[in-house]
Amino acid sequence: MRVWVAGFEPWSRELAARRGTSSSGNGVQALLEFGEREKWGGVRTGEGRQRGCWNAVAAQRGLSEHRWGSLSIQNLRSPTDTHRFAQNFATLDLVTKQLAAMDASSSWVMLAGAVTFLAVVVASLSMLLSGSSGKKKTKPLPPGSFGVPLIGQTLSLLRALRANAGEDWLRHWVTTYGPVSRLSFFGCPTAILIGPSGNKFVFSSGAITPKATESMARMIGRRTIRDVAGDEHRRVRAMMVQFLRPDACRRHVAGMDAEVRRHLDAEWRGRGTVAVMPAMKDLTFDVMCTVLFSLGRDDGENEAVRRVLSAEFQQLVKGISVVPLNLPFTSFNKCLAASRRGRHAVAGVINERRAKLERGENSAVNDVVTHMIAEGLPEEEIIDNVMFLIIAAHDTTAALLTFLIRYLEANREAYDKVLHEQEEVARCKAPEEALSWEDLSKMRYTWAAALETLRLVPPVFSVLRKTTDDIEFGGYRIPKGWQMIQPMSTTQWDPTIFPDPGRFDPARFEDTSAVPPFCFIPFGGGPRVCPGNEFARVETLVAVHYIVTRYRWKLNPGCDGSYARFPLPYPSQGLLIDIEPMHHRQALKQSNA
Ligand code: HEM
Repeated sequence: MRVWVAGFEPWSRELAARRGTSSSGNGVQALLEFGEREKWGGVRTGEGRQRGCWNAVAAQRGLSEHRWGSLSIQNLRSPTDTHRFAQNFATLDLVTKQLAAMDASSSWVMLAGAVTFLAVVVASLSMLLSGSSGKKKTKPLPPGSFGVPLIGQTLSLLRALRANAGEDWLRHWVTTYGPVSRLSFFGCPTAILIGPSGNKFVFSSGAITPKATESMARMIGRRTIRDVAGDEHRRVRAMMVQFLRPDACRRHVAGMDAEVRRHLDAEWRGRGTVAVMPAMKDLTFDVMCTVLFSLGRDDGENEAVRRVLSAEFQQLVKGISVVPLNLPFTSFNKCLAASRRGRHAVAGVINERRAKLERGENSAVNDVVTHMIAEGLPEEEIIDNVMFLIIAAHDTTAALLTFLIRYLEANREAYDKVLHEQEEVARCKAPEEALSWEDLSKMRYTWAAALETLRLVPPVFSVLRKTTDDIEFGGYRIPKGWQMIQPMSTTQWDPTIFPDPGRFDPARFEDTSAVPPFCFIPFGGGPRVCPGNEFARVETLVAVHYIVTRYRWKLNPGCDGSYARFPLPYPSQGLLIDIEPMHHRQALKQSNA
């Protein structure tokens, strides 16, 4: 029997050899590209998925593009396989064109597959329309539209996000379809839930679990904390929380303080203009390396690892929400290459830590990597989780710091209050004395300003989840296997919750207990709520203390202060500010007097 296997991918040849099939090089290669690690997952656990591919290919040859598009949301073999597979449909679309050139003489195998596939599809379609799993389903699907087959609303929403019009796009969508609606995003049927009750439902339902975009999963891995559930999730989360909970953060203050000072001395001192976002990314990256991974600065090897990781993650992060099209010269292809190099560097750190642990030169309490090794987490899982932590821990806080600097520049009253609060703290310190945990507790207004920034520009646009069972919400049925998104800013900009929502007003958060539940969700919620929120708070306060007490700043005239999402918010030109050292101003004041 002949099966279509891409000839030029070594792993495809391997797969072909295992199956005793011949290999024929053609465009299916792109279809099969699940990424370097995925190949082994595919061989070991994903036979159904691979078969799904063949069947799909066969079916494809007998169906029109439109039909194909509508099939993309149906089950192939199992919901999990289909879901992952569906992420590759954009790739399939390209492959479609090449399929036309395939050898028609051996298509009987494909046609047989097509018949099987069609039967599955017809069954799935009728299940989708009438209610799956044989259960009685009375509720309708949410209102909305799946848009153009395959593409759905993916391109239009991504385009809007990149033009900083994502919120408007969503507002329009919600006005049209209401707080519970459906669309198609990255080839998957997706329910959008807006508002506090939707947020509460998503955070508390046992039938909803996190999901990564296909591009994220292929770059970061499929065995992260986000991919595990139940006891396994609690176990991995506990390993991270060990280094993120308040008593741990208390120990991190001195390390963060040293990194912030070092950063300002190296990157800000003597400069007239600074690009804030790149600078804040460097800063939060360094804080994370020092505090969480113990990649100290006193060791040349550690310094080299830092540089590799920093460079690779700058590239990798660009691929989080792109269409996972792995063809030469696509941006996703570059991101995958960066991911491979990043993983290699992390694997090196794991080896070094494991050796030290065995020699008794390191202890599990030292850093999160050694802790995971000591807890017996398999190496691939450690790599995936470290990759995830790097993404989760540094770009988010960098976005918060960047936009806080922006809002303080534009809001004189808030700026004066923050400056006053920070100068009060500085007044009680010796010139080179590091901040303490107690100092941070005096920075209440500064943290309120940070929370207001998170309300206006949440770094994470939406938490992505999927249903693990059929669920009902707001009078609608959301079938098993659907994606769910809950864009944060739609709730956080709701004028009935936050009057005059576009105004920067830290007073809204001076008493956080006054904020109604599930209305302010920049850190997510429920059992998956961000465990790094205290870490982010401490890091933000330490950084703002030194920035505010050492520099004054204003937006560079060449910078308009706008921003776009990729998917994290990124200001145009990285937010260029002109800076002036505080002591310089004070000296000027004195000489003027
Ligand atoms: C301003 C900074 C940050 C923001 C806005 C943020 C936001 C988020 C959000 C929205 C989630 C998903 C929550 C959910 O699914 O309900 C999340 C998860 C997570 N974040 Fe953060 N985060 C920030 C900083 C950090 C930091 C500094 C760390 C680590 C040092 C971190 C580690 C994590 C981890 C490990 C998860 C996964 C939790 C799980 O699935 O159990 N985050 N974060």
